[in-house]
Amino acid sequence: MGDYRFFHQRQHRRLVERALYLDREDCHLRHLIRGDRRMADFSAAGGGIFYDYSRQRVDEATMALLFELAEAAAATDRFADMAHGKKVNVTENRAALHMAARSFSDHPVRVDGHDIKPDLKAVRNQIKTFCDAVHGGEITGSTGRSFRHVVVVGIGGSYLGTEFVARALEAFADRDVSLEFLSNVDIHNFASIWSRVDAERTLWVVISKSYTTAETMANEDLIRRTMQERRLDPSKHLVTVTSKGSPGDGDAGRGLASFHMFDFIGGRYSVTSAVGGVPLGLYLGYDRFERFLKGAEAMDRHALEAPPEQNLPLIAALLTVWNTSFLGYPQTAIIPYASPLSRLTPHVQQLNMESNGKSVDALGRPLAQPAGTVVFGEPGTNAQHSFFQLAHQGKAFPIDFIGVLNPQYRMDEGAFKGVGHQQELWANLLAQATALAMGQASGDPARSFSGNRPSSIIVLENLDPEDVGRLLAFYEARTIFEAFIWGINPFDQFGVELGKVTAGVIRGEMAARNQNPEHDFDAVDAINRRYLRMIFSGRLPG
Ligand SMILES: O=P(O)(O)OC[C@H]1O[C@H](O)[C@H](O)[C@@H](O)[C@@H]1O
Repeated sequence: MGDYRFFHQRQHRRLVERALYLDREDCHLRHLIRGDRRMADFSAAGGGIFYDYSRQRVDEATMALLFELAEAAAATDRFADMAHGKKVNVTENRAALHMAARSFSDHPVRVDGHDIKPDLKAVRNQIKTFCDAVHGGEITGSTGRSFRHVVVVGIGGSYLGTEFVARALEAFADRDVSLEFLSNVDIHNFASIWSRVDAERTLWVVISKSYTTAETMANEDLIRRTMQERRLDPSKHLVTVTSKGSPGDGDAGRGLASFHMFDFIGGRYSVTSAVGGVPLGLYLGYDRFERFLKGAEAMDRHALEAPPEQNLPLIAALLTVWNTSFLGYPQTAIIPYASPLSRLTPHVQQLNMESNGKSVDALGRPLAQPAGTVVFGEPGTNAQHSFFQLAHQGKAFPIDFIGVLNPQYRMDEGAFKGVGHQQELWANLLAQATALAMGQASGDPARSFSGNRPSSIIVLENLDPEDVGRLLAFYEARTIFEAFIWGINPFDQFGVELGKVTAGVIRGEMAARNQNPEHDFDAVDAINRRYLRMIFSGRLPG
């Protein structure tokens, strides 16, 4: 194993000095972005995406230092190690091979001597055959009627990526199949879906790598009971996507089929595996799912092969580290000017924050400061009319703007104020990035804008299945590069465990009270005891 030290001392010291230097008034963005070459020098294209970072608070010397940092951290070597099956998830002794799930080459990738590529291909073929049979009406529900509704039952990585892609590609959903997501254990989630679907024509796709996740198990149980009450055989209305050997594996009476996901693909990196494949294949058609995979594969190749100075996810990762650890911005926003991308941010929230929200390096040594950044966002222009006041005049945060050149729908937009809708959208995107960077002086303090607020623009040519795959793989690779530069392991998530264990104690107290009305919640602290009394009485105290 290599050296996972957080921030190689020499680069670290020089970057701290550089950050102080860039705080000077003559390094304000309004000066940095002056000049015809700024955009040419601070942008790159690759993997089918254009990435413009000309409005980030960097100059050439800073970028040179950042590339040195990436080299000192051996970020690209570690990325290649990951692609070749090395067990980069050091705390769990696992490989991280989500990229193999969308690799169409015959090049073998071995884990413990076993080539995993044929296993992944076999699952893709199984998905294709199943989707074709559902669309062709050969596989039906228990009353013989074809499926019209697909409901994903899963949470976290077994849900968010698929929801992002499904919403992004809704314009392509022509298979007469609706797609819903039952993630939360909140009864409102189930009840509202149940009220919308025709149970006889509904296929539940239960997705859980572990098949022990409390929310998913509770929902699966509720589905089985509710379907039985409707005199429908649940096993004819359900498939599972899960790990080999999990409690949900095998079609032994549990459902129509089981599709495997593998322990070398983490939940938040799993949308290009069967996790996304089964629901997206049913919703969009398998061919479109494969186009999405090919877009992701193109970005993977770019991330693996492009030199650092041209490597989009690596540059973006260096800018995250720069903004977070040197300029001190604790948050970052993602603002897509394309409403089909409205669920990108929730997906990247899990992908990035669950991967990189860490306080120790990959060898367990405390970091000088916690890693990770708070990700939030909404589509533009909606975001402008909600929280952009703070972006312009409150606490500054870096922004990824995302623009699409050709929208999914072509229609006569007319010309309101001389422009069509798509042009109006772009006018707003460009205006926001400009205003945030430049600012504006005013004699009235309430009306003055300090500017110097960094942003990048990611441009997609279209919003086809391939483009969505590219964007997904860009954010995955960026997240992993960030982690390798910070020296952390992005593939474990022990931070989510304590809450689950604590919920188990509280659940136990509730179950005890359900059994025995005299039980008074002795196993919990005084605050939680008061809440439990409130919940069981249904009344506010006092
Ligand atoms: O797929 P599952 O085993 O049901 O896990 C679902 C999710 O739950 C956990 O709490 C993890 O934090 C996530 O990384 C995971 O994606």
